[in-house]
Amino acid sequence: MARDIQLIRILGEETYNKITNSKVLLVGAGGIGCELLKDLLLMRYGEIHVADLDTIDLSNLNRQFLFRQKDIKKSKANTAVAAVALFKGDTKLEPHHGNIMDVSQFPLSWFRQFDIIFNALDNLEARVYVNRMALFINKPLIESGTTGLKGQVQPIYPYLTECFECTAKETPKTFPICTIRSTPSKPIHCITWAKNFLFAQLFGEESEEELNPADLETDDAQEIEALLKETNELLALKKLIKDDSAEDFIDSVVEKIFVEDIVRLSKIDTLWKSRQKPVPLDYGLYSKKLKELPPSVISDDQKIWTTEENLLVLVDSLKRLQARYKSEGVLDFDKDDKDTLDFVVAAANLRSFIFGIETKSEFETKQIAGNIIPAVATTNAIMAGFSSLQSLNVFSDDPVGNSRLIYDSEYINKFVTQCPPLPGNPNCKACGIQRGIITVPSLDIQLGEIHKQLLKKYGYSDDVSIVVGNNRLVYDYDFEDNLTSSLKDLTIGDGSIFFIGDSDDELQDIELYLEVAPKETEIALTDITIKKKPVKKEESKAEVTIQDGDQMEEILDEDEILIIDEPTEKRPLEVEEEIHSKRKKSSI
Ligand SMILES: Nc1ncnc2c1ncn2[C@@H]1O[C@H](COP(=O)(O)OP(=O)(O)OP(=O)(O)O)[C@@H](O)[C@H]1O
Ligand SMILES: [Zn+2]
Repeated sequence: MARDIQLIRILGEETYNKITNSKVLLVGAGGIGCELLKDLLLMRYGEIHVADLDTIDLSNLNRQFLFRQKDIKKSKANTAVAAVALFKGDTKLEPHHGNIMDVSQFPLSWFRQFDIIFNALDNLEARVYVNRMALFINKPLIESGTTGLKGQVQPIYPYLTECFECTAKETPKTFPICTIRSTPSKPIHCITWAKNFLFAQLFGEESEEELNPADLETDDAQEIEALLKETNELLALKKLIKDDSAEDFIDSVVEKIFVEDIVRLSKIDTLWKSRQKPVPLDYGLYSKKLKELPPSVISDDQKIWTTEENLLVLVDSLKRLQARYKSEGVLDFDKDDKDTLDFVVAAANLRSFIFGIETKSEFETKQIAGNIIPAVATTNAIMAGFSSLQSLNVFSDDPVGNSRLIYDSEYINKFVTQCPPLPGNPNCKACGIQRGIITVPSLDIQLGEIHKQLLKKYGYSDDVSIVVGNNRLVYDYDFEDNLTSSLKDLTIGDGSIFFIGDSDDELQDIELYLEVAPKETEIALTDITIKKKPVKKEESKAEVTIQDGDQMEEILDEDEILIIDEPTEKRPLEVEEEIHSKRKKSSI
């Protein structure tokens, strides 16, 4: 094909052949994923598997260009693969509709078939999961992500470069509870209150725990008393949801939340010395006007609603939510669930009105409540392009040496910057320890068998601890009860993760993935070298620790290695920028 002649000219015959013989996995067929699928196809990858758990939504169509109006509600993975059929050439394509973290659909053995994994995901949990899978099977992972105009591509070569978890990721901003519960001053405070407190208390799971006054983050005895009373009354209200008529329920909620609680708060003088006192809602006055309002206001998401309109939406959404709660039980807030969104918008706006804060349209509140930064199609396209280009290095003589982390930003003259991948963080909980696989013939194997093999193969002493999944201790020196139980009886299944720790601290900790392979006759453990002291865990991978200011400049200029000595903390922006500007010498 004419196109391939061009490609061969650019890539060279050898690389081209390697690409056409490679099988890759693309996780996520959303904004970046659609772009990346097109890029990988045009690069002529031999086989591409596309996994995505979601179906197409109207809001995806502006940037996920493989989808059309007629595809709404269809599987993203299946539709994306069908959409590229016309230009797929000889590439074999396989869609998978499912959650990449579902072990039964995607066991580790399934991941092993791929030469490269591409992440085009939108959440930390799935990214961390795929990162771990890549570490277990030691395959390159090209990670990418965008937020508005910002984006990054990170090629990860397990144990040779930083992995996805080597640096802490930014977590959503939180606010002190007393700001949210007593003294809001910004729209976001009221939105957070409506979504995380009021909605969760009324329609969410009932909490077993008593509210601890220390959690309220205030020393004011009067405020603590008011907030405790507020919570207890809300719990009493929640109990009535199922029995009360809609009218009674709505009246009780509005009276309590927007009148009584506010009256109580406004009486705590210490809170209002330098702040404007809240004014309780005149429910009687506004409720009289409700009948005169056109119900169509509920669907106008661009308009800033008046107080009466907010009350109308609140009353209407409470009705809908109460009916749903009666039939479905516990409800979760979802920005795309109109009933829950209406409630949060109206409740937040009424609270804002009471506290003299600016109110927001439903459209704006949706962005804030859903932590949405509008996606930019161009950023996705650029990052997908870099992600596919970075994958070319896998076929080079020096994949790590040739790889680059790519960032783009809004900074003038720094639209796109690059730097070599950094070495792994020795304290990283993902790649700072060794990983392997335990293959067992069946789940009827006793835990004792695995314990025996561990000691034999890796040289641990009896003083070893075995923890499964999240902190479930199944064996240690003083706890041998489970050794004669089968994995099945211990509810340990395919895909369970074993954490093996040496209680004497003589040997490194390791993590092993349990794989059931019925054909095997014996328990098999991956060959991994478990280093002994005096190589301290921290020293085993670190080469340099330091740096700030001039020292960093020197190091960066010399050999471009940087290891931060506080690895669990996010790198400060200035340092991040410093690295990038130093390395910008070769910026694109
Ligand atoms: N655990 C997972 N398994 C498989 N696919 C996943 C998983 N988590 C997220 N995804 C997919 O990753 C893709 C990320 O794409 P993108 O960031 O464009 O998000 P989106 O959900 O399409 O858009 P938006 O969040 O803006 O509505 C989505 O299609 C999503 O379904
Ligand atoms: Zn790591």
